[in-house]
Amino acid sequence: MGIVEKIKEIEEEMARTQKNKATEYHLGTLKAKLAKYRAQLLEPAAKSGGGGTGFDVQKSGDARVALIGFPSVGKSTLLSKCTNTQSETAAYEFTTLTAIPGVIDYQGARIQLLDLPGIVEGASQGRGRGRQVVATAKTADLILIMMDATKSDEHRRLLEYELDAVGIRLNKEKPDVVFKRKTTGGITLNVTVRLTKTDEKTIRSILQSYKIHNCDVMIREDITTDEFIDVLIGTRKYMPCLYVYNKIDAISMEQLNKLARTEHSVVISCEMGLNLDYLIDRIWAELGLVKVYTKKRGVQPDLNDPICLRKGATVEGVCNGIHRSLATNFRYALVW
Ligand SMILES: Nc1nc2c(ncn2[C@@H]2O[C@H](COP(=O)(O)OP(=O)(O)OP(=O)(O)O)[C@@H](O)[C@H]2O)c(=O)[nH]1
Ligand SMILES: [K+]
Ligand SMILES: [Mg+2]
Repeated sequence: MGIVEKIKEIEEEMARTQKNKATEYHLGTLKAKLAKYRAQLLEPAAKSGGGGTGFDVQKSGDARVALIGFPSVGKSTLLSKCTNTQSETAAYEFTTLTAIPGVIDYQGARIQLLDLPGIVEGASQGRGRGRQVVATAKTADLILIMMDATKSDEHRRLLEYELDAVGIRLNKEKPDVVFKRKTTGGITLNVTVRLTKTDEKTIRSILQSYKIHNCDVMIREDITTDEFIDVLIGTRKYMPCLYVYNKIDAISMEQLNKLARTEHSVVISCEMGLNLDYLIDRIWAELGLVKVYTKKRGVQPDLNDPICLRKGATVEGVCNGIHRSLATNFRYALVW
């Protein structure tokens, strides 16, 4: 039996199993198994073929934003409208077959926008170019999940599932859990809060199924079993995401109102050029970049030429942004 079939079997068993106190332990073990198989599936050398590497596009600019969505939702139209790059657009599905980078110029900052092929259900298991698409998404600083506002919102759940399957956690913080492997001493489990969604027995059984017999675990948050497995696997990526609903020119005001009010969402029409500036403002805000200007003594700074850094950046980071030898010879900075 191949990995994909094994995964399917476990998922079916999980669906059959009622969720209650008595089955919590059993479900926990199934989840641990599932996570292991999924990890295998993503190994570049996985026998099922495909490989876990993304498209080979050079990162450039101050941040990378990836466009993920079903075919023909308007990803390429957005790229062509917001950047100087033209990506082929058409009414038929799978027009785009590779990654096409463009640059959004935002008040001197350069944001790389990546147009990607459309993905379909089963993408994470290698359908279409899905695996390559989601692997590329992992290299971004922000994900835009693009939706066709005229189509079912069910697509959103399917896309979330595909990203989740490759270890991308959207709009979530890393769980507050410290996990340290040791060579001896057994398992020390410290829980500083009351666990309502999992329990110590389940946690221990998961450690056992991963053959971890010596470690320190400190849990400081009311986590779920899944979140604990995420910590163990350690390769999870916690990424910000905006849900972009396109083609609002073709829906009613009532529908528009509803979509615009959902969390992390932006409504646009690429074709009519509606709300695109607002989308770029939101992208900027989600990326949490800060602009730093350098200035010579007695001269005004050049406000068209910022150095862009992540929020929380240090003076050392600024130095490294200018030249790699600057920090070593650095003496002091005046910061406004
Ligand atoms: N009504 C309407 N149609 C749009 C809008 N934006 C794009 N379209 C149309 O949607 C179709 C698909 O657009 P594309 O940009 O090729 O979509 P895509 O997501 O890149 O598609 P694939 O590359 O095939 O995955 C085209 O016929 C566009 O003209 C919009 O805002 N409103
Ligand atoms: K298309
Ligand atoms: Mg396209």
